[in-house]
Amino acid sequence: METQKKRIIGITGGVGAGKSTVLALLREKFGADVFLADTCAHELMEPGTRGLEQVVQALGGSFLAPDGSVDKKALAQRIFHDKEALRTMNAIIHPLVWETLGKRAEASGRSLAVIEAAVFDTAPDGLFDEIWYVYADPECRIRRLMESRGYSREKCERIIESQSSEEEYRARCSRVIDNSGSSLETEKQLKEILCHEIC
Ligand SMILES: CC(C)(COP(=O)(O)OP(=O)(O)OC[C@H]1O[C@@H](n2cnc3c(N)ncnc32)[C@H](O)[C@@H]1O)[C@@H](O)C(=O)NCCC(=O)NCCS
Ligand SMILES: Nc1ncnc2c1ncn2[C@@H]1O[C@H](COP(=O)(O)OP(=O)(O)OP(=O)(O)O)[C@@H](O)[C@H]1O
Repeated sequence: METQKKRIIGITGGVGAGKSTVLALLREKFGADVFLADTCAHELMEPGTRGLEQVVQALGGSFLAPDGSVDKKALAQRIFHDKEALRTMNAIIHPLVWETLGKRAEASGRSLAVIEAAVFDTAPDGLFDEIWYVYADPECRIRRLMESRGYSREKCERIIESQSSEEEYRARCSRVIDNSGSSLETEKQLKEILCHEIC
């Protein structure tokens, strides 16, 4: 029996665009093995790691909790208000994230491995077969985030402002998944791609 070629797909998009929703569909309906860059970045910034030591050397320790772990709220406050700090942290942590997740995806026993990340600028060429951009129009994202996570409009706008622009995402990605409609409509797009376009 012919074994299916392994595909590694990157998934990205702005805050609240629906990346987690798309990942859940890929896992549940299409059998994908899913890896999260943010979770991996947290592992690489646990107390005592070289990653955290380097980030603290570069940015200071204002976002550390008394026990030495990262206080996520304080880190978000820092990096989403200061683009230079965000770039510095990304430049330290992201290469380690790609190395770690690249190995995990290659080792996956599934034919479809999906890596979700906020940014792919630092990703090495050749790691991904394709990178997909999950899109939903900004007002739809803000409404969903306010309703589901209790974010304020100001918080949504500040995070959106700190992230890549629509044009940058589209330029980096080979496909767009439009998640402005129902999740069923999103699932249909995934099915079309996975069952008819790149099978
Ligand atoms: C900043 C943190 C504490 C915010 O956590 P919080 O739970 O409040 O929000 P959440 O994780 O949902 O992030 C909000 C939005 O910001 C995006 N985001 C997170 N980190 C980054 C980053 N380094 N660069 C750009 N966007 C980012 C997320 O994708 C999401 O769209 C957390 O995201 C974090 O620890 N980020 C640093 C690690 C990292 O680089 N992760 C992304 C790997 S690609
Ligand atoms: N097609 C959809 N229809 C209705 N609600 C949706 C749809 N897609 C996502 N949502 C809701 O919008 C919110 C944001 O979606 P989701 O968490 O998937 O975004 P995300 O891109 O993963 O966010 P983040 O960037 O913060 O990680 C969630 O509450 C989710 O349930």
